[in-house]
Formats: sequence, C-alpha cells, structure tokens
Amino acid sequence: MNNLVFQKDRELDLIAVGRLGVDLNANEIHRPMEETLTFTKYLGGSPANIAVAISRLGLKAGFIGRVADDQLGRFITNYLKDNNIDSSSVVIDKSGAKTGLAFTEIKSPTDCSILMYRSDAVDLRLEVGDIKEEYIKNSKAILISGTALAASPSREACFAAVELARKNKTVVFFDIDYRPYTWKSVEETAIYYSLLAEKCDVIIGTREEFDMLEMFSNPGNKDDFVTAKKWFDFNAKIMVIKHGKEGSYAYTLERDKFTGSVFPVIPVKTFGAGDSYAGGFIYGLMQGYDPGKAMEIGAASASIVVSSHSCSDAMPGIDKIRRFIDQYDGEKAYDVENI
Ligand SMILES: Nc1ncnc2c1ncn2[C@@H]1O[C@H](COP(=O)(O)OP(=O)(O)OP(=O)(O)O)[C@@H](O)[C@H]1O
Ligand SMILES: O=C(O)C[C@@H](O)[C@H](O)C(=O)CO
Repeated sequence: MNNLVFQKDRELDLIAVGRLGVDLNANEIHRPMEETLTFTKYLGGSPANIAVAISRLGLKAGFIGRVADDQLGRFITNYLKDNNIDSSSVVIDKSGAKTGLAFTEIKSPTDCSILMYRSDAVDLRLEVGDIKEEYIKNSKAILISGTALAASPSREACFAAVELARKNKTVVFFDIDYRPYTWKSVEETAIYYSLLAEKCDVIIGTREEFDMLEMFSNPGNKDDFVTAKKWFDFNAKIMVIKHGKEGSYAYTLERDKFTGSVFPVIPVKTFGAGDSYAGGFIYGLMQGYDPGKAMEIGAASASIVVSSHSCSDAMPGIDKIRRFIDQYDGEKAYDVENI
C-alpha cells in the first residue's frame, strides 16, 4: 500500500511530458567515440524511455511533446505507436527545429558518456497551447521530466500541465533529470526546479540533483531526511533519493522510510539506469505496492537496462523483471537477452 490516490476510470495510466529524442549508441563498445564507426539508432529522451518502460509493463502510457516534421520525427512517432503509447498529444512542429540527438560513448562498463546535439532542440518548442485539459483529465498520472523546464516555451507548458493535473486530481510525478548542458546556469536551474517541485506529489532525483535544487534553501545539506521534509512541507507525498549503485531511499509524508534493494551487475553501460528505475517504480506504485516493493521493481529493471545496449528498446516487462530477481546471483555480467 502507498499514500497516493489514483483516480479510477481513466483511459491512460501515465502521460510523460518532455523530450522525445534519438539515441545513437556506439556499436563498437569499449572504444572512444573518436574511433567509433557505427551507431545504432534508438528512441531516446528520458521521459520517452520512461513511457516505453510503463507501456512494456502493461500500463497505458501517453505522451505530450513535440517532434520535428522530418524523418527522425516520424521515426519517433512510429516507435511510440509500435509500443502502444498514445501519441495523440505529440505535436508535429513546423518551425524547422530539430530532434535532439544523444551520441553515446561506451568506453568501459563504468566509463560512459553522452555527447548531446541539442541546438534549437524541437522538444523545447512545446507550447502552453499544446497542453489539453481533457487529455490530462483522462490520465491517472503525469510525469514531468525536469529538462523540459530548461527554456521557454516548454517551461511554461510544463507548469500549465502541472496546474491542470492538480485541478483534475491527476497525480504528478517529477523526475529531476538534470542535464547541465541544457541550462544557462545552475542558479536558473535551481529556481525553476524548486518552483515546480513545490507542486508535485512524488519527486525522484539523485543526491547530487537535490544538492543542486537546495542550493539556496539548504546549502551544504547532505541529509536525505532534511531534503524529504522540505518538500513534504509543500505537496510531496513520496520522495525518492537515489545514490547510484549504492541504491535508493524513499520517504513518505507519514514519516516512513524505505530502503530500496539494489541488484548490482557489471553493466554494458551506465546510462538508462534512472529511466528504467523510474518506470519500474511508478508502475509499482500504480499497482498499489508500498514504496519498498516499487523500488525493488525499479532497481531490477535498471539492472536489466544497464546490462543491455539500449535504453528504450531494452525496457523489460514484469515477467522478465521477476525472472531476473529470481535468478539474481551476485554482481557479474548478465546475459539479459535470454532471461
Ligand atoms: N551498475 C549498476 N548495477 C545495478 N543497478 C544499478 C547500477 N547502476 C544503477 N543501478 C540502479 O539504478 C538506480 C538508479 O541509478 P542512479 O542513481 O545512477 O540514477 P541516475 O543517476 O538517474 O541514472 P542515469 O545514469 O540513467 O542518469 C539505482 O538506485 C540502482 O538501483
Ligand atoms: O535523455 C536523453 O536525452 C538521452 C537518453 O535517452 C539517454 O540514453 C540517457 O541519458 C538515458 O537516461
């Protein structure tokens, strides 16, 4: 059981809001990108990856975002449709703005990086007019991915989506998803993130992300409980603070603390952990599980995704997650294709 109230009789379970992008993941792994010859193209963008996770877990996901009116935009909308994600609120942008690209470098299991191409990124063209109350009213929850706050008009569109969600009792999840390269300054980031966080029911972020968020209000604080309490004084009901491979903690408004399990693996690459974890965790909460059980599903999903080449395409269904948990046998490389 958990303290969130999801409205019944809504067609959609979760609407993700924010960026739809393309990941180009190096095929020749364990090499620097300078020497990479070929890449595989996948759907990318943190909220897009989370929407795929939710859909693969058997819930009905929708998306609010903008895609370019070109081949990559069509690749993205086709991928959403093929994965049973409602794309009726994905707007085809005619301004000439381009899809954000994430080129990934996989030098070793722990040395990975992402080279972003995000000049005039189309996802940040999302407008308030793209946010339809009827759509949000028809979903049990929405998820705001913080990078969508980096620039106008996408920033205002996110605030509008959250206001409409609150008005219609649609639960608001906020995944901080801080990508420094998208922002002008850390101060700007902290201010807009904090304003949005005040309005959210569940906030998910890493310890470092919360350090950034609290740079004015709690400078120097490293205590997860102090962080959680700050947001409980606004609207938060569940706070999740992630500590990488060390695991994660959830705090509830009722002052319960849950320690998330972690299934350490030797990964293929490190990125994708946060998105799969968020997808599994949200799924668990929507099943009515307590935060501890929901975090276990998120952690197992993350272990599967970091053991795979892609983020979106590797998102597992619940049966695969359960088989992984059953078969888990300590920190080693797992052939997750065959679980
Ligand atoms: N090497 C790993 N092996 C197993 N599980 C992992 C590993 N790395 C991360 N995880 C799981 O994923 C969860 C989220 O990871 P993390 O705290 O790194 O989030 P993040 O920084 O948002 O991820 P990302 O790298 O995708 O931005 C962790 O709590 C843990 O359960
Ligand atoms: O979020 C992005 O724009 C890129 C992602 O798809 C990427 O693979 C990643 O960083 C996963 O969190």
